[in-house]
Amino acid sequence: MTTELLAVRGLAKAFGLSNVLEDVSFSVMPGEIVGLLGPNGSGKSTALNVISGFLPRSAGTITFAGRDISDAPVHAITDLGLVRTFQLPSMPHRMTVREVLKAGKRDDGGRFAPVAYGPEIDVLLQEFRLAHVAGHAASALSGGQKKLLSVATALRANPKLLCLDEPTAGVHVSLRSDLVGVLRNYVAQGGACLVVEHDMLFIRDLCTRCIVLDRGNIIADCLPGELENNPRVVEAYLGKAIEKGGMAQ
Ligand SMILES: Nc1ncnc2c1ncn2[C@@H]1O[C@H](COP(=O)(O)OP(=O)(O)OP(=O)(O)O)[C@@H](O)[C@H]1O
Repeated sequence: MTTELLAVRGLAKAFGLSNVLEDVSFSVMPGEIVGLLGPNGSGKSTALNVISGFLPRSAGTITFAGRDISDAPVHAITDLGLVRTFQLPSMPHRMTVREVLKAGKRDDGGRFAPVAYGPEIDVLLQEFRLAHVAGHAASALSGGQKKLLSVATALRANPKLLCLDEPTAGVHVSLRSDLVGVLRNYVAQGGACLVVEHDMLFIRDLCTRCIVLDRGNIIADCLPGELENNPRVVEAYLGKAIEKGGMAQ
């Protein structure tokens, strides 16, 4: 029997009197690419923030790679192999794109180290169409390029679980199918992915399973192709029919 890579049980998060996550339970198995979907404000980023240790939980437990990480600090969670990106990545001024990628490396012990391991920098620069800006200050990239660099850097860390927060936002549509290919390749080599995203075409192409949040609760856990026939999902998206890519906000 395969063991869960990530297991979230009864997760709750409140900001003051506002219950943003109420009772959230789900798992990610090795080799899965799970989409975490839902309308704006449904709690997707908050869930990622709590799972990755950037916010404390109010209740519930989180287990990753067989370890209880419910109260673990970010660096310990990262060292276990759970690496995440952000909705609005910020990049350093005094590092080039190549240097940022170089710094993102983990060695076998799980510690970050600028050593050769996992995908090569030049391969990533090509795959993410960043080769022509490899020598530029990372802070000078466009918003979409920063997003791509953040995903490439996270991949370079060779994580067991890659958590992505809206990886296609700001990224040109022509690059989205490339991104699907890169992420599938990473998962085929032993990774797993949890991805918050609004672009339904991207989700359909990429994900093996989808979890839908609405007002802090899971309302669906199904195959991507089952979303548009799920009445609770359709209702959560303001009752609109889910057309091609139409569930995006
Ligand atoms: N630090 C915070 N303090 C107070 N409220 C917060 C905080 N962070 C998030 N929230 C609230 O939690 C709710 C869920 O926010 P969250 O960013 O998780 O939603 P989301 O599903 O990721 O939305 P979107 O798709 O728009 O990015 C929102 O109402 C938001 O205002």
